[in-house]
Amino acid sequence: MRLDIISIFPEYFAPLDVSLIGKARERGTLDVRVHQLRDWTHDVHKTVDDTPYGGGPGMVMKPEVWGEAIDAVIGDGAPRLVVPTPSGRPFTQELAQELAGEPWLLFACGRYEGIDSRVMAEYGDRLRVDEVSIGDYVLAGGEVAVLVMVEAVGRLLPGVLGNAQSAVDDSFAPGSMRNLVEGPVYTKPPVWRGHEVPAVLLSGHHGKVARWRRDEALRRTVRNRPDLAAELDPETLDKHDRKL
Ligand SMILES: COC(=O)COc1cccc(COC(=O)c2cn[nH]c2)c1
Repeated sequence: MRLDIISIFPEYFAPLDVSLIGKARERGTLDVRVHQLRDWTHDVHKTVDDTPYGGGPGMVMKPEVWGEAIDAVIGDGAPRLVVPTPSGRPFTQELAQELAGEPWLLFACGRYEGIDSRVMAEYGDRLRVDEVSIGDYVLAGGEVAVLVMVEAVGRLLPGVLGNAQSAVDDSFAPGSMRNLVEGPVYTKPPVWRGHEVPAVLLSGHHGKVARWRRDEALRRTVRNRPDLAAELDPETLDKHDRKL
């Protein structure tokens, strides 16, 4: 997968040189290219923003600079354009899976009050454009949101996660974990400061372990995420609920 990021703070993406993503880049699974938006300005101050039409506080990012930057980065290619914004569609594990299937992603990091909307309109008929929110809060810019999405997507790419199985068991993963969060996890020692690991996990009985894990996932989902629990089909909920 090729991954381009355009930002006025390219240094935000230094973390992509380490850990899972760093290794994927070394292996060539991921080709990450970070671009400084100001490289496409033509004034001495490298201006990327201006006052908003219609008045109001803050500044808006200029369409000309973004247009030149995106044109330069994509050439005659057609990556999927992802723009983090508080007003976007929710970023979910499902969307992460979808993006992990794309050959080329281009992330545009907005700052200030946002990017002039004509930029998204301009590329809308040529590229798939997704305005995406990572949560209902406002950041100073899109960079941190891109780090979140790149990590969520990158770990789903083949060969990036040590054990492909763990992606299947992820919270929210499609299939058996859909609308469920994961339950508690344990490792050695069997007793720590008087806290014992649940006996079923030491039983070696895989069927019972699987059942216990599902019950715990459901218990935690009902407790922490009633919004997701409401989506569970009643049959699943009912079967487990009697134990909660
Ligand atoms: C069309 O999109 C834009 O103009 C994007 O502009 C901005 C402006 C300010 C901040 C951000 C960063 O995104 C978030 O704050 C965000 C994303 N998810 N949850 C919070 C982006």
